[in-house]
Amino acid sequence: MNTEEPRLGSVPAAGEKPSSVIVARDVWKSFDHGRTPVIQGVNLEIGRGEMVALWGSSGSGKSTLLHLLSGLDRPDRGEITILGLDPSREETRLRLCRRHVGFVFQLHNLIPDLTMLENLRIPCFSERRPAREVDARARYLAEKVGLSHRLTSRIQNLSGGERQRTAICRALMNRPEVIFADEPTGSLDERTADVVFNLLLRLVSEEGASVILATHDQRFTKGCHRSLHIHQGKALPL
Ligand SMILES: Nc1ncnc2c1ncn2[C@@H]1O[C@H](COP(=O)(O)OP(=O)(O)OP(=O)(O)O)[C@@H](O)[C@H]1O
Repeated sequence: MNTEEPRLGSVPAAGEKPSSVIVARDVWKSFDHGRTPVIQGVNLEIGRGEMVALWGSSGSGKSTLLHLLSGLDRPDRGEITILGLDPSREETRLRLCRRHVGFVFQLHNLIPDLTMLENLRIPCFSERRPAREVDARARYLAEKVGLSHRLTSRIQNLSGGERQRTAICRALMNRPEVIFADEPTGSLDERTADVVFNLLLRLVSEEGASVILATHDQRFTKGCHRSLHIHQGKALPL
């Protein structure tokens, strides 16, 4: 049974949605007071519903760029907009993170002592959504990833692949427009990684969200609409 609720409010609050969900203009980032230049003049646009891989070797700056594009970190220079909004403003960033942006990390960042269902409820706390609606969404997503039977299991009792599938569900709980995934299958064996990766793409595509995926594994760039090679501080078409 489809227990889906209608999509949450759109961004910007008034007027049309921008056609690009992410825009980066001449973005620069270095660490150690400029001694470690990592991102050097990146320009890119990610369209609505587009799946884009950031591919590059270890240390090339994939995570750094992902953090900048998601508003988790700020560039030294340049402009980034998410859904037409400026994430450098704290209030905007929080609003984006709460409702419009979802994250899937390599180490899933779930709370091991809580059940799958309890973990899925967490992103919805600040939204004050009715508990029944939140649980319906959790059940819907759990079913989509084949984990309905695991909703009341503690995370610590789930396998690596089940945990990562739970992390995907959690990222989608608030029906975000954009998902940022940082090596989401990095901790899994090859076969499980394939299953989880395909599930991520299928589910996100069904939801109509965009995905920006950081990966060092070129196998996973093939499932995306487009790939950018992160190399020497630039993001160039692969
Ligand atoms: N907070 C930080 N302080 C100092 N240096 C950093 C910081 N974050 C990242 N770096 C450096 O920036 C470079 C890029 O790191 P980043 O994590 O973005 O690479 P990556 O492509 O995601 O690598 P991996 O595939 O190994 O995760 C590395 O040389 C890293 O050491």
